[in-house]
Amino acid sequence: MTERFSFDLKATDGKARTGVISTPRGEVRTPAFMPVGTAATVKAMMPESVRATGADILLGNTYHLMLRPTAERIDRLGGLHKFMNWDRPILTDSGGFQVMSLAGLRKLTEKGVTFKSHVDGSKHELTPERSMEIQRLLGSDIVMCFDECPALPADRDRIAESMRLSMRWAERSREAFGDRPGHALFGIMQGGLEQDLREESAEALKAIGFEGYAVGGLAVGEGQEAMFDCLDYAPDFLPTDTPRYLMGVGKPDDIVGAVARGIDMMDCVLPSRSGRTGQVFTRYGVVNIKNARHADDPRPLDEACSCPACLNYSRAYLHHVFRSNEMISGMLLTWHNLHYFQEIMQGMRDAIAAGTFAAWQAEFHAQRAQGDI
Ligand SMILES: CNc1nc2cc3c(=O)[nH]c(N)nc3c(CCO)c2[nH]1
Ligand SMILES: [Zn+2]
Repeated sequence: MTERFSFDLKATDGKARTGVISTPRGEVRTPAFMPVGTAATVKAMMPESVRATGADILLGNTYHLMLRPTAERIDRLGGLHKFMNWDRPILTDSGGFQVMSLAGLRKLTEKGVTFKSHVDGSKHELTPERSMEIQRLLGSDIVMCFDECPALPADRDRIAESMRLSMRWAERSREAFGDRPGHALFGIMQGGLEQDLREESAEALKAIGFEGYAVGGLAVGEGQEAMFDCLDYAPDFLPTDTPRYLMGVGKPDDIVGAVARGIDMMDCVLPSRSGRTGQVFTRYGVVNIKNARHADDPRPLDEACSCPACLNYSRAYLHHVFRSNEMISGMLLTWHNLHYFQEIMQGMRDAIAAGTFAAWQAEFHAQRAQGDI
C-alpha cells in the first residue's frame, strides 16, 4: 500500500490510454467509471454491491453533504469513508456545478457563490477556500478545484469571463488545499466549445500544477457531436503523465468515444438514475423494462451478463416489480447497469493493453441496435 498519490500509464492504443492510479486507499484502474454517491450513498446499492460491480472509486458531492448532514458532522463521525462504509478511494466534486444546477437565489461574485439550500432554504456560501475545507473534512482522496461551469449555449465573452474566473479560483483552491501527502487536487479545464479558450485554460492550470486534470464544462446540453469535437483537441492540451477526468459523462457510447479521445476517468448518474426509472443498458441496446412486451418474457435482460439480476430473474419478473414500484426493482436494475458500465471499462482496459481497441470499438458498435430492444 502506498502513502503517495501516483499515476502509472501502462499502455496506449491510438489516443486511448490504460493505467493505474495508486492512492493510500487503493488502486484505480483506468479508464475508470465512477458511480455517483451524491448523499453518501450510491442510491439503491450497498457499498459491497458497488464494489462487486467492479468499481474502484466513487464520487461524493460537496454541495449535498455540506447541506445535510454537514461536513463537520461527517468529520466528527470519522470522515466520509467510515460514514458510508466505503474504504476505497472517493473523489468529491467541489460544489460549484451543483449550486448552479440545484440551489436557489444564487449570487456569484469574485469571492465565490452565496445561495439558498434546496433542502431547507437556509443561506450558504461556497468559495474556493470553503470548498477545500469541506472536502478535507470529508476526507476525500481526490479533491476537485472550486469552479464555475457555465450553462451552454453561452456567448464567447461569457465563456471567456467564466473560464478566467475559474482559473483564478483554481489558484486559490491550490493555495487553500495545502500540503496533503496521499491526497490529490485536480484542476478543471473550462472554455466551452472554444478551442483557444480551452487551450488558455489548460495552460493556466498547468502553470499552477495539479495531480490530475478534468475536462469540465461539457455534458451540459451541447450534444454528443459537439462534445466529441471538443474532445478531439482538449485532452491533448493536458499533460500525458497525469489522469484526465471528463466530468458528468455519460451514455455507453459517450464513454467509449471519450476513452478513444484520451480520457482516463468519468462519472455519471445515468446508470443509477436510469436503473430507478426502468431504463436498462445492455450490450445490444436499451431495454425499457416497463414496456408491456416484457410481461411474459422468461429470458434475462442479457443472456451474456453475470450480474445478479441477469443470473436470477426474468424480464417478466423485473417488469412486474417495476410496475408494482417494489424497491427490489431499483436495486436489481441499478446493479445491472453499474455492472454493465464496469464491464465496458474492463473491456476497454483489456483491449487497449492488447492493442486491439479499434476492433473492440467496432464490435461494441456492431452489437448495439439503435433504439429499444
Ligand atoms: C452531467 N454533466 C455534467 N457536466 C459537468 C461539468 C462539471 C464542471 O465543469 N465542473 C464541476 N465541478 N462538475 C461538473 C459536473 C458534475 C460532475 O459529476 C458535470 N456534470
Ligand atoms: Zn445483468
